[in-house]
Amino acid sequence: MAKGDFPVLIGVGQAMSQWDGKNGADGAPSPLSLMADASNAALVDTGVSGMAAAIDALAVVRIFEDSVPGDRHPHGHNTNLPGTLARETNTNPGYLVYETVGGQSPQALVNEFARRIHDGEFDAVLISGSEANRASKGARKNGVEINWADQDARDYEDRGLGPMMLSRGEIKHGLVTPAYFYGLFENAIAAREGRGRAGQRKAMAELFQPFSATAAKNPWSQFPQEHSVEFLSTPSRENYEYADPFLKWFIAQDAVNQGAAAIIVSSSKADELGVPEGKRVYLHGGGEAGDDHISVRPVLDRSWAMDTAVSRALAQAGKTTADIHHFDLYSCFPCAVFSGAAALGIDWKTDKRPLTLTGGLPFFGGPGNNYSLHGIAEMVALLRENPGNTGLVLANGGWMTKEAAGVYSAAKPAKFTPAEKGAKPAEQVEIATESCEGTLETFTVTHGKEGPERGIIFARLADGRRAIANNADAATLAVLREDASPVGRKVAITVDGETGSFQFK
Ligand SMILES: CC(=O)SCCNC(=O)CCNC(=O)[C@H](O)C(C)(C)COP(=O)(O)OP(=O)(O)OC[C@H]1O[C@@H](n2cnc3c(N)ncnc32)[C@H](O)[C@@H]1OP(=O)(O)O
Repeated sequence: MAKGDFPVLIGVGQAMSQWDGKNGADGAPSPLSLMADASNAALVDTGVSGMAAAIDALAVVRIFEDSVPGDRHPHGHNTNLPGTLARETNTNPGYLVYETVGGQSPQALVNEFARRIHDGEFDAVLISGSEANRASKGARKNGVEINWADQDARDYEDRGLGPMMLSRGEIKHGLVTPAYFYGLFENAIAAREGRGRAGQRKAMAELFQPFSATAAKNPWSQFPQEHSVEFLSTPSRENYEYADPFLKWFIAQDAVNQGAAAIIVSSSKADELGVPEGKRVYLHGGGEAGDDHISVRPVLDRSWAMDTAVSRALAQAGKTTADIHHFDLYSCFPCAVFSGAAALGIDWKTDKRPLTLTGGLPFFGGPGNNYSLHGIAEMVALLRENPGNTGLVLANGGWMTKEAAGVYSAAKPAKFTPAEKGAKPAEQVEIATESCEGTLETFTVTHGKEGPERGIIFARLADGRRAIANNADAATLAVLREDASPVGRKVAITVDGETGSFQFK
C-alpha cells in the first residue's frame, strides 16, 4: 500500500431481473443475489484472475428496507449484507461497511474510498448495492414464498440511518413521501417559469422523453420502453396522478430488481495485477454538500447542495461544464434534473449532451439508494471507449438533501485531491407557528386511487418567515387543482395544534 497513489476504477458490473412472482418461486432474486451477480461481473470485468483475493475493503449501499424505521417485508432479513456479499464473491476484505441512507451513497463511497486508497489505507475496494423490490411486491401479490433471511459472522461497520431528513413539522403536515417533497420543488420551478400544470407537465415530458428513449436501448433497464411526450404529459390509467404535478412516469420507479458494483484500486495495485490501461478510469474531482430540512431552505426552485457539490467537483477536476462530454444526472423526479442542469449552467432544451446514460430512475429504474452506481458503471464503460472524454455523475439523496458529484476520465489526472468534507448551508428560513397570512410559495396535492386527497402548501409571510399548512376545504382544494398556478396568491393560515388549515383570501 503506497500513500499518495492514484485511485483508479478498474471493474464495473450490473444485474437485472424481471422476476415478479407470476410464474412461481423459481429464479427469484434477492438483494444479496443481485449484488453478488453485479459484483462477480465487476470482478470479471477487471480482466484480472485472482481479483477477488486482492479485495481488502467492501462497502455496501444501504438497501431501502434498512433505510426506513419499521416497515419490514415478510421475506426474512439478511442481517449482514456486507459479510454475506464477501462470502458470495469469495473475497476476504479486512474492512466491511454498510453505508448510511441516501442516493448520494454510490458517489460518496467512491469519493471516500478514493481518498482512503490515496491515504494508503486500502488497495482494492469493492462497492456494491441493489434493490429487489419488484420481487418483494410480486411475491406478495402472487402469494409466492421467498426467503431472504441470511447471516454472516464477519464484523462490519453499520453507519445506520444518519440524521433525520424530515422535521417534526414536515411529518405532522403529511410530508412523508419523496413525491410530496419533490412536488413542492417542481411547483416552485413551474411558478418561476410562469407555467400552469399542463405547461409544467409538457416541460417535464420534454425533459424525460429522451430518457425513456435511452432506457429503451439499455439492456439493464427495468422498463425499456420509449414513451412519447403526449403519453408522459397526459393523465391516464397507466400514467395516473400521484402527487401534483407528477404522474406515475415522472417518478422514480421502485418496482425493480437491479444491482450494480464497482471496483477501485490503487494505481500501484493496478500495475501489480497487470490491469490494462484500457480498463482504467480515474476520478478527477469529487464534491459533496448536505442541505437542511426542506421547510427551512430559503430557495425551493433550485438546489443549493447540488450547486455546491457540482461546482466543487468541477473545480477540483480543473474543468468547467463546457469540458464535460457525458452526464449522468440523478433523475428521481424532473425537478432533480432541472436543478442539476441549473447547477451545471446547462440549458436542457438546447444542450445536445444527454443528461442520462442509463435512462433515468423512472425508465431505467430507481433502485433505492443505489441508482448512481449504475450511472457510474455506465460512465466507466463509456469513458473506456472514449479515453479523451470527461464525464460527470451527480448522485442525490433525500429531497436534494445530500449531494455527491464525481468527475471521471480515462486520462490520468496530473494529481489526485480528495473530496473536501461536505459543505453545509449558512442560511435558514424561520418557521411561523401562529395563525397568519402570507403569499403561497409552493404546493402539492396528494392523490390516492380515488383521486385528489390533500393539499400541502408553503406560504411566505411579509416578515420573511414561512408557514406550512395541509388542511383545506373542498373549494380551496379545487383552487389548487386549477390549471393556473396558485403560487403568489394570498392565503390565510389557521393553526390547529401542530398542523394548519388554509384558505385563499
Ligand atoms: C433521492 C430519491 O431517489 S427520491 C425517490 C425515492 N423513491 C421513491 O420515492 C419511489 C417512488 N415510486 C413508487 O412509489 C412506485 O414506483 C410507484 C407508486 C410510482 C409505482 O409503483 P408500482 O408498484 O409500479 O405500482 P403500480 O403502478 O403497478 O400500481 C399498483 C396499483 O395501484 C394503482 N394505483 C396506485 N396509486 C394510484 C393512484 N394514485 N391513482 C390511481 N391508481 C393508483 C395502480 O393503478 C395499480 O392498480 P392495479 O394493480 O389494479 O393495476
